[in-house]
Amino acid sequence: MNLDEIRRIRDEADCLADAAAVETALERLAHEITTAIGEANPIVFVVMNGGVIFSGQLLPRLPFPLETSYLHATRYGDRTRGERLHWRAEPAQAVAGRTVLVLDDILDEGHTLDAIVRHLDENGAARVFTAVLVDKNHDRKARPGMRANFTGLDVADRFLFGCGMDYRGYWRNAPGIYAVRGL
Ligand SMILES: O=P(O)(O)OC[C@H]1O[C@H](OP(=O)(O)OP(=O)(O)O)[C@H](O)[C@@H]1O
Ligand SMILES: Nc1nc2[nH]cnc2c(=O)[nH]1
Repeated sequence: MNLDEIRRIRDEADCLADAAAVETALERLAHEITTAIGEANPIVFVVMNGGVIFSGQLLPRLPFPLETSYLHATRYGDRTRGERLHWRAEPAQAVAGRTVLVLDDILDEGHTLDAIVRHLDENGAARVFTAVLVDKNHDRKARPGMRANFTGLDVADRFLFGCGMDYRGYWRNAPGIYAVRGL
């Protein structure tokens, strides 16, 4: 990978939400989630890799007992278009009868979250809630009008990086939501 190109992508990107806007969204999400499932003894699944930054920032804001785990389903890899979903790690923790919260960075077309929710339902979860940091505005959702139960920010239909989202494997660490110039 050409690091000059990677640096140029960051320098030329459009900032759609800065770190302060992300913090504000996280505070609101934490409040909404606490109200909804604060008494439910949930198990929280982080969707690797993209969900890791979002989860790392959100979980310490949730002031109630919860268990954490992870799963890995991917359909983009290093590409900017989604393909068939691959399970790299199915949930290892039993979910039967449990309230489950799934945390991911983005709901784009929604195929990833749809498959994850289906998998958890099939394994007997009592209730499955989803939370995403960003939802992309377009009409290509897996189901018309599809939304997560909790959404941090609604953003333009661009190719995004930052806060867990990568550009060719890089810039998950960028502290806001950025759109690649021209994409
Ligand atoms: O709503 P969709 O169109 O299905 O896309 C959303 C998914 O795409 C990204 O994952 P990716 O496949 O890039 O895997 P990664 O997080 O491991 O990079 C992101 O983290 C979501 O999980
Ligand atoms: N990095 C990144 N991953 C995605 N997965 C689905 N949409 C996106 C996006 O805009 N950026």
